[in-house]
Amino acid sequence: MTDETANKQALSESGAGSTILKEVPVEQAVGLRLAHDLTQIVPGTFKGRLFKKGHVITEEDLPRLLDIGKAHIYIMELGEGELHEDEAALRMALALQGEGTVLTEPHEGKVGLKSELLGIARVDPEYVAAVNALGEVALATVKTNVVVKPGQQLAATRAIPLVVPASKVEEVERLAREYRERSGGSGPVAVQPFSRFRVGLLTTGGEVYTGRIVDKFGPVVRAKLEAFGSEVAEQRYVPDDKEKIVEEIASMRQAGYDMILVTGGMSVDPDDRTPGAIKAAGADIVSYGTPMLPGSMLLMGYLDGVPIMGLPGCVMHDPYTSFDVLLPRILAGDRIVKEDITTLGYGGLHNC
Ligand SMILES: Nc1nc2c(c(=O)[nH]1)N[C@H]1C(S)=C(S)[C@@H](COP(=O)(O)OP(=O)(O)OC[C@H]3O[C@@H](n4cnc5c(N)ncnc54)[C@H](O)[C@@H]3O)O[C@H]1N2
Ligand code: MOO
Repeated sequence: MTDETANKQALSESGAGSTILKEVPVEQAVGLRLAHDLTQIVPGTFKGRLFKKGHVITEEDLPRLLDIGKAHIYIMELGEGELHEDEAALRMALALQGEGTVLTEPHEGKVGLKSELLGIARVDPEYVAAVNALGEVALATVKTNVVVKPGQQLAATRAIPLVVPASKVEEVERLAREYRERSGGSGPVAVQPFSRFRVGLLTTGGEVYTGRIVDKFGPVVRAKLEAFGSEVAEQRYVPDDKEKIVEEIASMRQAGYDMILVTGGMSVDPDDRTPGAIKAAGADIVSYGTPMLPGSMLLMGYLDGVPIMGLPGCVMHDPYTSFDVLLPRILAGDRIVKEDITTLGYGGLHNC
């Protein structure tokens, strides 16, 4: 066993790199500084950092190092134009960090971005792909437009080898600058808060109107809106009568609500009057029908710019439907267009 060897695998693939890693047997390492974090994994019990990069090894550390299989450790002399994994991960995270996020401490060559607030993740998929095409550096994110809570992780940067060329990190920074120029300043990974909407809820169905059955839509829609900080300002009930539904929609429009939701009567029965009534009320229909199950009978439209939706029966009982995809986007200020609907089909089958 050699005392001193440069381990090329641990170093950058692409750079001619002059970083030197000295491999030192642990028995001779007392008083030396670790070149990287050391991880311990005890399946089912613990995975985490046992020693931090820069830790000065003491006599007492030796049995613990041997316990995690470290007979040798690396001591590093960083070369020109090369970055240690932690610094690379931190610089990338700082470059791409957008509003509504906070960074975690560099840890084992990784930096996380967490949400500071309840909101919608805004991630540019093209930026993520461009970073990952560089090689040796990695960026993993949640999908754009998903709802994130305070403290929830939405992205992580990582250096793959222990040392990466500074030029790759500079490219990540350049791409982020370009993104910011295009998009008015915010970084490619951000969280946007929801606006507070006051919503008018119109519940159709003779069986509910006459009191034959108890309304189950109201509580569900109320809970979904309140989870995002919005509210049902008023709920009204109408029978399956197209003229009456049209009248109530017009009256709710007059009342100035930020959104109008009409429940029930969305499918193919003779008493299903809702889609026709929303159209007759003068709404521009973005789509009646979505390629997502459950939620395929949903209608999305705009009445004088105010979002109006027809909600099918499944919204009452299925926890995740096309309504749960579109609602957070609307509350974050997005105007839903046809393409937002047609792209729901891929990955859009959810236990229905
Ligand atoms: N032949 C077809 N049948 C159905 C289709 C289809 O494409 N072809 N689509 C199915 C899908 S998907 C759904 S979702 C439902 C859509 O239902 P609707 O929105 O038309 O709902 P209704 O017919 O008005 O009611 C269905 C069911 O739910 C009860 N309901 C309605 N509103 C309330 C309320 N506020 N509180 C409690 N219960 C309510 C209603 O009494 C019915 O029992 O259509 C499928 N069928
Ligand atoms: O609108 Mo229906 O979900 O597909 O149950």
